[in-house]
Amino acid sequence: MTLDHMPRIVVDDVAKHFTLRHTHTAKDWVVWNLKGRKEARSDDFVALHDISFTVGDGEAVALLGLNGSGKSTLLKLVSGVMRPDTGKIRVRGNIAGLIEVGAGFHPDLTGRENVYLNGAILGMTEQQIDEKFDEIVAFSEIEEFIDTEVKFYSSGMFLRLAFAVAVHTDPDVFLVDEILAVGDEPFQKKCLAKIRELRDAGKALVIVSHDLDMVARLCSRGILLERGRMVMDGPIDEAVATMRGER
Ligand SMILES: Nc1ncnc2c1ncn2[C@@H]1O[C@H](COP(=O)(O)OP(=O)(O)OP(=O)(O)O)[C@@H](O)[C@H]1O
Repeated sequence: MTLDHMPRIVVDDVAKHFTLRHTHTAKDWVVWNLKGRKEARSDDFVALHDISFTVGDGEAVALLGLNGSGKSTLLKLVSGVMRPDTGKIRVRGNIAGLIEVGAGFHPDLTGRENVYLNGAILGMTEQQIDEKFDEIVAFSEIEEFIDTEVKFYSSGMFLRLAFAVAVHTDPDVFLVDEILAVGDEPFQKKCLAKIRELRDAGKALVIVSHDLDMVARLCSRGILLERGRMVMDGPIDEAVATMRGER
């Protein structure tokens, strides 16, 4: 297989667990000691198991599922901010996107300084950021506030700048977690148009959203998670219908 035909994203038999530590009072602690420390003081919680799928160039895949089903955890594993306990994740090329808005922003720096900081985190050189700077700011439509410290930004302004930087990094893989919700409607439309543009340019997209109408329009494929297990990987219409309980 030539590199061009290899999947962009490979998720191979991945599992992730978390340790849930319970809060205990001093009395609980004494009782626990008196009882001979038999009960576990933390629970092992399996957030994802047996997850395998691939995503190719030009594919837009929606991760669907009820609250707590593991969508955001899976997206974080794909992005590399978290590592799986078992299994493998391989992503070729540059990754960008919006997973935790503002995660790469420093509150005491201005919008302008944060564009440089965030661009660098996403792998751009200073010269590349210089070249794209005006376009990024124009896309965000927050020119007036670009020299204001971002701690004074509203959540929508944060989103605008973070999205603008992310889409201007020329990513091969674009990941989006339920974030467009804080943008106003005109900006959401603009973001969706930009995401479509990336898809049509052959980028691989993975989108987490509860907005089934939006993902039905944007994605071709849906992966449905239920309590950390993949229960479906198929055409988006079927995945959305299953989510809606129509089949
Ligand atoms: N860092 C963590 N430590 C402990 N548990 C976690 C952690 N991150 C996620 N979880 C747990 O893993 C499960 C899956 O969470 P996740 O955020 O991936 O779900 P989700 O499908 O994105 O949910 P939602 O639709 O509500 O955003 C949840 O039960 C959550 O409490």
